[in-house]
Amino acid sequence: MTLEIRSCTYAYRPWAPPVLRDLEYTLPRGLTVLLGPNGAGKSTLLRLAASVARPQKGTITLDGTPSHRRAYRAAVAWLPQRVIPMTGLTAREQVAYAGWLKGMGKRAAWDAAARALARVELSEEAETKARRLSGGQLRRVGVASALVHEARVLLLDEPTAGMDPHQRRVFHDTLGALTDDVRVLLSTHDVADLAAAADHVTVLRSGRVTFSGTPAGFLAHAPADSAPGRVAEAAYTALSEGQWARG
Ligand SMILES: Nc1ncnc2c1ncn2[C@@H]1O[C@H](COP(=O)(O)OP(=O)(O)OP(=O)(O)O)[C@@H](O)[C@H]1O
Repeated sequence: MTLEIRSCTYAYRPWAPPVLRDLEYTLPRGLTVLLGPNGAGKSTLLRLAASVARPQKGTITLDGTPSHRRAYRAAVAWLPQRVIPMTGLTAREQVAYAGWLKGMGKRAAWDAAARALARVELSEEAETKARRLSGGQLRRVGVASALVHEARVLLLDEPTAGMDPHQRRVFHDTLGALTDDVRVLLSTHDVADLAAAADHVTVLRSGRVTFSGTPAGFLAHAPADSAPGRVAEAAYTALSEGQWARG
């Protein structure tokens, strides 16, 4: 299974400069961590790959199926940067609704929602109204919504933002338990935490991919005199602010 972004250009307004310009990217196998400074275009890239926005130019395909097709949308799951609690719905109803939107039957979505909430340790809050949940709990409802229909590609926008350390561990375990054929693209600012656990690291700056490779290749960009324990951060700084900066 291959998610390919070919020569994609995207601007939020016709008169605004493109956030992504002629982007070429193939999502690698396993877990890819997407790094980059604020405004680099990470959320935009995830929104395009999730088919919630369409590029003005270029193509996005999954095994050749274009991103505007129903089959493409059914195969990918997206966790937005901001999870909106749906008025009147409980946590379980919100997750089940996400499954239904992806084409699951009502009964299957309802059952899958309970399992997805259990994976993020929210079973006890399943019947709580989503708008009464804390920020971190709502984030976990978002993760459950992304997991509910067993997508083949997970696009996760800062999934651990606002989670406490225990919940971050639960989340990482959940990712670790995914089957090998699921590809995950996960944006984060948590450089040290995730760069080491990932199969791949991609760094975006000003809408351009400045690095895409293994964690070892990523860490090799850190200056030799980097303080132990800060190597990932130093590598990130070199790749996002250093010689790659667009003039
Ligand atoms: N809805 C929008 N309308 C207009 N411009 C937008 C919109 N969303 C994002 N942008 C602009 O697009 C650029 C890329 O934003 P994006 O959110 O993709 O970056 P990011 O790498 O995810 O940043 P962050 O790390 O802060 O979440 C920024 O310049 C931002 O101001």
